This record gives sequence, C-alpha cells and structure tokens, in this order.
Amino acid sequence: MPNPPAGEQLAAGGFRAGFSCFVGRPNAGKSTLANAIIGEKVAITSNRPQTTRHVVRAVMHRPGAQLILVDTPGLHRPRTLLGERLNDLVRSTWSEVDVIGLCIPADERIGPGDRFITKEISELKGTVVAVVTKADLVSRERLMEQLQAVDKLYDFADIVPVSAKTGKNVDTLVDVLSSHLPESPQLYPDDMVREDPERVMISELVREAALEGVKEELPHSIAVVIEEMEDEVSEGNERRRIYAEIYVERDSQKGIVIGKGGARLKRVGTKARKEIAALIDSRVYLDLHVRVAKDWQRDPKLLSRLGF
Ligand SMILES: Nc1nc2c(ncn2[C@@H]2O[C@H](COP(=O)(O)OP(=O)(O)OP(=O)(O)O)[C@@H](O)[C@H]2O)c(=O)[nH]1
Repeated sequence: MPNPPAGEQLAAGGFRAGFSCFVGRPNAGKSTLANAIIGEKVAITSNRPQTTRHVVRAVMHRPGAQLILVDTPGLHRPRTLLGERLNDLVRSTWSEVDVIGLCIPADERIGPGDRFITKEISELKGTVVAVVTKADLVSRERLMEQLQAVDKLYDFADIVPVSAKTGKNVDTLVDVLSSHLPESPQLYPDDMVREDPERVMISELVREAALEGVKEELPHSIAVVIEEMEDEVSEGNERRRIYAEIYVERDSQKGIVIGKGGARLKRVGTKARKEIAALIDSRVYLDLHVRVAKDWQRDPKLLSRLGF
C-alpha cells in the first residue's frame, strides 16, 4: 500500500484546526520565530494590546490541518493596575489557545523567568510544546544539554529545537504544533493567510463600546463582525462607511445592548465611531445591527465567521 500523504499521517483521525501562540521571557526569540514561520515581516499596527483579545498573525494551511497563529502581549511583573489588567488578558488569551509554544533560548541557562512562565502555562488546558530557539548559536553538545535541561523543567508534549535565523526545523515545528491541535473542521477559508489588523481593531472598538457598563451581564457572549467597509466621498469629504453586526447569544442580551428605544445602541455607536475615527484618522459613518446567534461560542463554523 502506498504511503498516505503527509497531511493524512499528521491527522490520522481527521482534520485538525486550532489556535497557537508563542510565549516566553523577553528576548527568547518569539517574534523572530513567528516572522520566520509567516515568511515575511508583518507590521503589527495594534497599539492597544489591553483591548485586543487576540490578533490573528497568520493562518498556516497544511494538508489535514490548519494552524492559526495568534499574537499575545508578554506576561510581566505588574507594576500598575493596567499591568495587572494586561496580565489578566494575557492569561485569558493563553487559556483560549489549543497549543502553546514555550520559547527557551538555546544559548542561555534556564532561569527564574522560564520557571515562572512554565508554571503559569502548566495550569492551562492547552498542550505545551517547548521550543528551544536560537539553536544556531550553540554547539551540538550544548544544544543536547539544553534539550535535556528543558526536558526536566516540565512534562512537555514535545521539545523542538529551531533556528529562526537559518530556518532550520521551522517547518517541522509547524507540523509538530499542528499535530497537537484538536480535531476540528477548518476554521478559516483556504485562501486566508492573515486577518487585516485594522479590521480586527475596528471590531474590537465596537465590541468594547458595546460592553461598556454591562460586562457583568454579557461577559463573553458578544462578538462583532465588520460586514462591509468602504471609503467614499460624501459632500466633498472622504469618509469610511462601516457596517458592523454585534452578535449576542440570547434575545435578552439583545435587549441589553440595544437599550430602551434604542438609546443605548445609539450611545455605543457614537462612542465607537469617535474612537474608530481617531484610529484611522478619517470621518466615519458607522451602521450597527444587533443579531442573536444562539450558542455561537460552541459552534466552530459560526465562530470563524465571527472572526474567532
Ligand atoms: N542567532 C539567532 N538570533 C536570534 C534567533 N531568533 C531570535 N534571535 C535574536 O534574539 C533577539 C530577541 O529576539 P525577539 O524575536 O525579538 O525576541 P522576543 O521573544 O520576541 O522578545 P520580546 O519582544 O522582548 O518578548 C533578537 O536580537 C533576535 O535577532 C535565532 O534563531 N538565531
């Protein structure tokens, strides 16, 4: 019998898809590795990490699997309330991904920073793969020693040495991460490589405005999809025309978002419009609709439509 194609070996039980991110202490080589995987530098325009749940950096298509690489701000020792909020957000993003790549540089001893992060991620549901980065900087012997030291640190699902600089093992790493994804239908269309960061941020601004003051009542039951966006000239001025849909899970939540006589939705629109205008430096026409999508959090097809 001929060997099955690589993709079928990878996902013997069926198609796999899910989210992955790289974590690790500062300077561990996370961004360089993400760039090496994506194959080109992608400027991250997000300067609002505290509001962004996760920004999709890239969708990697493999036969039998789809790996979605998301960005997360790094965990750090909080000095301010904002720092704490940021850390909470990092943890919640980490807890949403399926596979975490913990980056540990080959050329530095394992230190307290690595142990701290390992402990944090060991408490999450996601599978943890150790990535020994910057392998090109050390000898074979030193690399072997580091792999053994990493092996003692935690019961990782896999340990993969890579060099983002030479490209060595970068493809293998994507295959290894993909092999730990849950079985799932494809989450993004075939031709999708990355999400437009501006679109993601605009939807986040609408989501934030819609949640303001009602977070207790609607913690995670809300998602925003930008249906249409175009630049137009109106009365001699350029403006961006945006149609967005706010999805909630239940009729009662729809009522909360809209408010009495639509008053609250109007305020949401005004606030989001001002912030979007500031973000894109243009006048904005914003059209908001609220829809009920029952159980969207559990429906993969709907989830991907909603940009998750
Ligand atoms: N030789 C070599 N250098 C690397 C490699 N990967 C990253 N570096 C270097 O290591 C340094 C840190 O890399 P980054 O990718 O910025 O690390 P990071 O983990 O994203 O850092 P923070 O943003 O501080 O969290 C940079 O100077 C990179 O050029 C590698 O595979 N080989």
